[in-house]
Amino acid sequence: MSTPVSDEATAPWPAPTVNGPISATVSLPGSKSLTNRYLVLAALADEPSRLRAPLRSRDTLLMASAVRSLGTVLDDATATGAFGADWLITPGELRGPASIDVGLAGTVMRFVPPIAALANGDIAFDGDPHARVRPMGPIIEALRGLGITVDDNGGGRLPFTVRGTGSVRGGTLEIDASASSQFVSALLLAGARFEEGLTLRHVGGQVPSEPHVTMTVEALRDVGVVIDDSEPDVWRVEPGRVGGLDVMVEPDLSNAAPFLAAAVLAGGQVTVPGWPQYTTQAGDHLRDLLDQMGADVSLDRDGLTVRSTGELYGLDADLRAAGELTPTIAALAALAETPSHLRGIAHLRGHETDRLAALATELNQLGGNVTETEDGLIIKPAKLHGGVFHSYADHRMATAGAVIGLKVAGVSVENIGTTAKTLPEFTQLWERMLTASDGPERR
Ligand SMILES: O=C(O)C1=C[C@@H](OP(=O)(O)O)[C@@H](O)[C@H](O)C1
Ligand SMILES: C=C(OP(=O)(O)O)C(=O)O
Repeated sequence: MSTPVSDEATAPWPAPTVNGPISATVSLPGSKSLTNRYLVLAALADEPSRLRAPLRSRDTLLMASAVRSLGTVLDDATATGAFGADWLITPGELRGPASIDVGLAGTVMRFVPPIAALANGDIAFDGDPHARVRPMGPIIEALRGLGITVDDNGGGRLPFTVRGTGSVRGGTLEIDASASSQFVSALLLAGARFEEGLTLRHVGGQVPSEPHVTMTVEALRDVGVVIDDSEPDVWRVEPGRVGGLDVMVEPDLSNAAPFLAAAVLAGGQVTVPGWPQYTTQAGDHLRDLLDQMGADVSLDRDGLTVRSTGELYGLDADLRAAGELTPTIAALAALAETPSHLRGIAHLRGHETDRLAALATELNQLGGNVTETEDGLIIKPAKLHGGVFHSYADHRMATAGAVIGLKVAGVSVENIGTTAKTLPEFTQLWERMLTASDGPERR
């Protein structure tokens, strides 16, 4: 695999180890996936929206900039709440020309081009070096199928320019979304604004991250869009108005993964308040996964609490639906007493980095016994030692390194700052969780 992307300006972050049980409550900021869907819908709406407790991180600030450059007004300085100011969003006529920096955000690079097709003018897209290798072809081809010109120099990837004409006819499209659920979400989010709406049919291997598609469908229904998802792999979006939103963003449950893993490794317990009783977030799969690995998991009015039972088992799990949890689960599996097989996650090769290769490389460099398969990882128990854990500019690789560092002395994480993609406060929350451990165990 390619050389890790390193942040030479910053020394690797010495990951703190933990020697005794912890007992902490960790309040997490809003969900990236929900914040960015709400921003897109607010830009497509015909009335203002209010987002309460939105996530402010690199991915969501890039989305905010993207919709602003297409004509949306976003006021960041109104009414304060527990997680800072609300976002008041007033949609405007979608317009170009504009240049959009997608960073390394899958949601920005996939969700914004269909909106750009509705704008009048040329909209140029580019992003981080690694963004240029993430799969984009199905979105570019879908826009062409809708009659929109996209200049990509034949590459099927970033950078490219969408030549918006101010309207999209819509109709029926077939796409292969086996590499990312975001291709489906992207087209559905804009579909009601197409003159004929959109009938989207997926053809190809299974669509990954199914909860994220459900999240898109439910968010669309929340703003009054009529969408039929009754037939597997087919979605029909009726043309029509997109209403405004006034919504509290749920905490980011995928970002809870390393903190809950810390409870399992350290002994003791971690509570994440505000964990919804019902959610479309893939992070909710943590409840089942951590239970399978031997933790005691309970959801009540205080939130989700994960308690260590002193055992940590490996697991055989299909993670296709919740692939973004893989780095944390793999880190736990590398420290478990029995082997693990993580399956159904070939699409992780198109994430922030090739996560299967990156996890195998980094865990093995610390003495692990990890083998890549075509669609996953086999992780066998091994005694790990210290060293530098490279992040490959991937926020979830960085937090996986922090998880390993809890139990393995001498681990440092290269480019911990990359956690800013979805959780700029990661190191502060992590250190606070570990110092809270001195207190008495909460019952
Ligand atoms: O729509 C979304 O918000 C997301 C969908 C998933 O993408 P893939 O289907 O590409 O895995 C997920 O992994 C990503 O973190 C967020
Ligand atoms: C895959 C992820 O992000 P993105 O939205 O950039 O695809 C992720 O956050 O794990």
